[in-house]
Amino acid sequence: MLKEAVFKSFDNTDSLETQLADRIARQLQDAVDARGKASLVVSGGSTPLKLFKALSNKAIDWNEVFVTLADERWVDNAHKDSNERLVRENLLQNRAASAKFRGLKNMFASAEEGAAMTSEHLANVPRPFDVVVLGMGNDGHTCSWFPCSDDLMRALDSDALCEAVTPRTAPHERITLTKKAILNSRQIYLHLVGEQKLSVYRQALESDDIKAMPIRVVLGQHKTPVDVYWSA
Ligand SMILES: O=C(O)[C@H](O)[C@@H](O)[C@H](O)[C@H](O)COP(=O)(O)O
Repeated sequence: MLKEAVFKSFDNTDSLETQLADRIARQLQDAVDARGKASLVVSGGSTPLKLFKALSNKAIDWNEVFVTLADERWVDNAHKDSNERLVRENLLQNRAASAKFRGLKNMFASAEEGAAMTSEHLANVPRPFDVVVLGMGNDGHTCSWFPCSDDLMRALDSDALCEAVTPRTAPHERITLTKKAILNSRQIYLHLVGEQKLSVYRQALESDDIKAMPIRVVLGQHKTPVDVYWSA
């Protein structure tokens, strides 16, 4: 049984997004005030869309904030499944338009070939990351750490910032931040919406088998604070 993380429960997504956006904005501005710059790692998927919009209107020094992704599908940036497209269209808008975005996809034909260049491209993003926002799939994946995928352990054991992975259970070759990169953060948020995600989260707490549910890598460690924000 894993120790339960800080768990914040909301009646609706609007109040979750309002509070989480406030908290993230405050942490980013505090980081800029303390160190001159800040870093924010966000996830793709459908859950964070309204959070992105709320954050984009926050009055902070966005021009000192580096934004990158927890993972990316190796598709063209205009593709409907591109996380970069999602972030450009929803987060890097309004006041956040001046943030320094570092995408994970580059011109190489495959993530396998492009991963080393992506790691270099991320080198000047401030670390430890100030804020990381993760999602979770109903199979217990986070980032592109998919259960039982052939290259899961590479993403979890690597010393690099990112690794290429080819999920068997989801479309597209992907690039993902590694365990080492994600856990080198000041604050991780796990953003979950709906009853199904809640029951997957509870199931994740019941064992420490990371291959079956890689989200346990994040939930089962004590180095980096993890706050779960859940709404019905
Ligand atoms: O690009 C991705 O697919 C992600 O970064 C992934 O880890 C996501 O956070 C979960 O799959 C949850 O996705 P939903 O928010 O769509 O449920």
